[in-house]
Amino acid sequence: MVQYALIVAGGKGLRMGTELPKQFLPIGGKPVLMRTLEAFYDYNAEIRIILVLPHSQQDYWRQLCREYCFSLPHAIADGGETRFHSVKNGLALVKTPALVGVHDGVRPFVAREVIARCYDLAAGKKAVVPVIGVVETVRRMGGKGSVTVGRDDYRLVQTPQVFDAELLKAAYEQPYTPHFTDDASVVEALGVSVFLTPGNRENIKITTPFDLKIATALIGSCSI
Ligand SMILES: Nc1ccn([C@@H]2O[C@H](COP(=O)(O)OP(=O)(O)OP(=O)(O)O)[C@@H](O)[C@H]2O)c(=O)n1
Ligand SMILES: C[C@](O)(CO)[C@H](O)COP(=O)(O)O
Repeated sequence: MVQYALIVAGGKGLRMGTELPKQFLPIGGKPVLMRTLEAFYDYNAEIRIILVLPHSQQDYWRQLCREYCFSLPHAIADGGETRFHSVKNGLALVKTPALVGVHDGVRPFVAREVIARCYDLAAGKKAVVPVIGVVETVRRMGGKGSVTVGRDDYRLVQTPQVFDAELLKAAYEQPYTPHFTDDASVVEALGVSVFLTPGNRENIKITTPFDLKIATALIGSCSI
């Protein structure tokens, strides 16, 4: 089955607050986004990568690729108003039948085994999502105060979320709602269940300046 990786990097990075969009920030001397694309090529050199970037950043990205001699082949699609719209733009370049994994451009530390397991499982399950357990106590906030909830009832959701491409395209034909914070929620709105599989704890979404410190430490301490 043909495999696609749809790498979304069309956001504004408001929580990071840097002038240079966070996907271009260097960690260990190389832009975050290049590390993310490399993770997918390391898994499968035949994978078809579609990178979603704001139109205004695409020339800069090409310039960076020349500067870093970065030659992994990939197509580029325009970013949209929300993550949902960015994924939808990228999906327009996907030909079926195929498996398509949607991955945040700012998650460069995804483990090769996690990528492999998500694609392998998606061939049968059609919708696969990597998750990790919660290691802290969790409280639910309410109007009258807060209450501790059982952390074993919760999981933190990562990417890549891998789907049968026809299913994902059908899901993304639905009208946008703000509840669509990931691809699984879009597919579930069709009434289709998703299959959960373990992710890796290093697979952080680089969102804030603190995450950047963790990312720098991870580069220095492991071989991911
Ligand atoms: N319109 C959007 C919004 C988000 N994303 C992507 O979705 C991933 C997860 O989003 P997040 O980390 O929250 O990024 P931003 O939306 O850029 O961050 P912020 O909310 O702080 O502005 C990122 O790779 C981001 O680039 C996207 O492709 N298009
Ligand atoms: C898709 C995602 O990374 C799963 O954890 C996450 O929902 C994206 O976060 P955002 O801040 O809502 O873009």
